[in-house]
Amino acid sequence: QVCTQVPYRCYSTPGVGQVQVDMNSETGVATVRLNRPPVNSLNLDVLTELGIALEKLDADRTCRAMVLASAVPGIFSAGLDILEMYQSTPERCVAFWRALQDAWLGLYGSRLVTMAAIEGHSPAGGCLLAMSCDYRVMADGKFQIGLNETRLGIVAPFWFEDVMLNTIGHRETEKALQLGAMYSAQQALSIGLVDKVVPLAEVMPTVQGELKNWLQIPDAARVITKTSMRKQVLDRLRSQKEKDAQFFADFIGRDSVQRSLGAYIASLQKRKS
Ligand SMILES: CC/C=C\C/C=C\C/C=C\C/C=C/C(=O)SCCNC(=O)CCNC(=O)[C@H](O)C(C)(C)COP(=O)(O)OP(=O)(O)OC[C@H]1O[C@@H](n2cnc3c(N)ncnc32)[C@H](O)[C@@H]1OP(=O)(O)O
Repeated sequence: QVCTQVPYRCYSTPGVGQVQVDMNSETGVATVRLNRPPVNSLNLDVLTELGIALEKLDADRTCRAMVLASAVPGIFSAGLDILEMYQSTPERCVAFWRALQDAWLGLYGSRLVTMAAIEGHSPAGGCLLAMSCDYRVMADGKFQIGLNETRLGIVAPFWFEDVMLNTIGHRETEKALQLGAMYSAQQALSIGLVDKVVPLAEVMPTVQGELKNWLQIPDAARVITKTSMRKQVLDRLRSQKEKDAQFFADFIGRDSVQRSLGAYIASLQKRKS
């Protein structure tokens, strides 16, 4: 049970919020759990909640680190909610994209130590969130991670690509993006997409152990270093947010893209029958 005792502080109502934040003010570590069953797909509401939660944590001077995790067993996040992109309106698409941009700018640009506890599948937008953290621990076994956009007939935006380039380098990114590759935890480890692979039950303890190393470093020096490493990629999006949102809405509205998304949704449903 979360948020029942001192020193925990909740920023969301347990059982209600789609983004649950538990802040341990003794350790300075917040745990942010995505909570949108069945698969934590990221719709406008979740992305808005996530963006606000990240902003609040960044402003909380007692907070030094954040663990990004899931409250839904077997899933980290299924990525963007495809239904936000299928048969939507241009206005909704723009609002949705702005919320994604803001949540991502908040996460990738966070002054906190950020760690992803990947205890389930993590395709596309889920992989983006994980890659945007400083460190990734993934559960061994059947779960997969990767930017699979091309398999949906869509294209990973330039800032998804930039984050992947910074994580696994040019050659692996080129293959991963063209193929829309999904990797097992062991494969992800071998290309540097995740930093550690452990049995499911050990993901959280491993993250907590790793955090101790990171929190030994004085914050100011670490933050200056992180900012210097990430500034170029952040500025590239910051300088063209509106153009990027408009481009997304135009691209996603194309008939050919809508047909591809419709076919992909049907294939997801067919898998179940
Ligand atoms: C030049 C470029 C310029 C601009 C850019 C333009 C375009 C690019 C835009 C955006 C980038 C996109 C990023 C994304 O994140 S797209 C989303 C990609 N995600 C996926 O492909 C994941 C699909 N899902 C799965 O593979 C499985 O669901 C999963 C392995 C995650 C879990 O499997 P499980 O067996 O546990 O669950 P299911 O039974 O499959 O699913 C339950 C339920 O949920 C629905 N579902 C799944 N994923 C999504 C999703 N991402 N969005 C919405 N709904 C989703 C699934 O259909 C089931 O629904 P139902 O049948 O009604 O129960």
